Amino acid sequence: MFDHLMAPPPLTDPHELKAFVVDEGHGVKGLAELKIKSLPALFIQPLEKRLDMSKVVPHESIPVIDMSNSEDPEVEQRICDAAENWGFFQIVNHGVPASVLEDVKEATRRFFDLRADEKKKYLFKNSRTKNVRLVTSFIPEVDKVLEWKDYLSCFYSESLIKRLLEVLMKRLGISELNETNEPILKGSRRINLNYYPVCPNPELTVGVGGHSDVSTLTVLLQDEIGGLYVRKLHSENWVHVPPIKGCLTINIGDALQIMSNGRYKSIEHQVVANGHENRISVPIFVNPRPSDVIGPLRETMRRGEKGLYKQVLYSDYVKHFYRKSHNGKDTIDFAKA
Ligand SMILES: O=C(O)CCC(=O)C(=O)O
Ligand SMILES: [Fe+2]
Repeated sequence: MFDHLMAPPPLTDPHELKAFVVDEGHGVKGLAELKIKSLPALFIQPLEKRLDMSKVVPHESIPVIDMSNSEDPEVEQRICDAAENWGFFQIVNHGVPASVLEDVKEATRRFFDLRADEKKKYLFKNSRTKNVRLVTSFIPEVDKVLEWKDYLSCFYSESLIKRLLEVLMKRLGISELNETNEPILKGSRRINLNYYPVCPNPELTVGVGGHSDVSTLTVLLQDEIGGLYVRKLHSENWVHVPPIKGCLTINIGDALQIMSNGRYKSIEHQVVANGHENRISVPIFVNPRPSDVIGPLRETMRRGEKGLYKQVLYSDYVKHFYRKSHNGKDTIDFAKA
């Protein structure tokens, strides 16, 4: 909540506004709570960065897979088909208790409900452990126009992730996770707590601009509000990922697209801003370790298949992602052979 003993923030000067939002712990949540009537120019995205609603295909949706019997070859087949054809799917009966998922969402709300001077302690410049950081937009130092989102990012750690990777590897001809391939697939994990406050002009901005994740896999928990859109493979159209109670959304990231030599798809996705409700989401990014060199896995190359990607140091790949604002699917060009 904005402390009324303090002077109100200047909404007209973009530098002071950015300082209020980005550097003082208020975030876009603090700005939204001032009940501003219109969106400051700092957040107004060029048309091509906003979601074109005429491109949303409302009758389509990503697969929902019941994991209650994850050993069933039919379930395995659905997971791999979804990874090849959609790059995105939701899972139910995944074994993570609903109460745990509710607790995570509640903890996210509690964190963002802290006062700005408390949250400020988690800004990168103040954070005692550099493993935790509070950020507004994506990379506020680089983004010319800010995205309408605050997030707390923490490195973390999962039998569910291991099982999904085992299934996906099997189709690529890798029969087991071992000491060599397991750390490359899932050696480092990061969890983000995302907060998207009510926005005065949601149609003028984005919560998260179009991008693909740099992860191997992402496991996403979202609340009941909705707003995540996924690009349909080989198309200009977008599909909404509806919130389903108890569901986790899984998506393939660039690292797995590269390691599977393009067989599994890291799909572009974006989040719209919302004019009526606050939204939270909690993605866990399962990643290679920064020191890993990734490229198409030998076993994944079918006979005579050409490698579409070169070997890249994963930390270089991630650095490349964080050097620029969200810009669709172009990060992966960095690894093209
Ligand atoms: O909020 C969401 O639903 C997705 C967020 C996202 O795509 C990301 O943090 O990479
Ligand atoms: Fe993402």
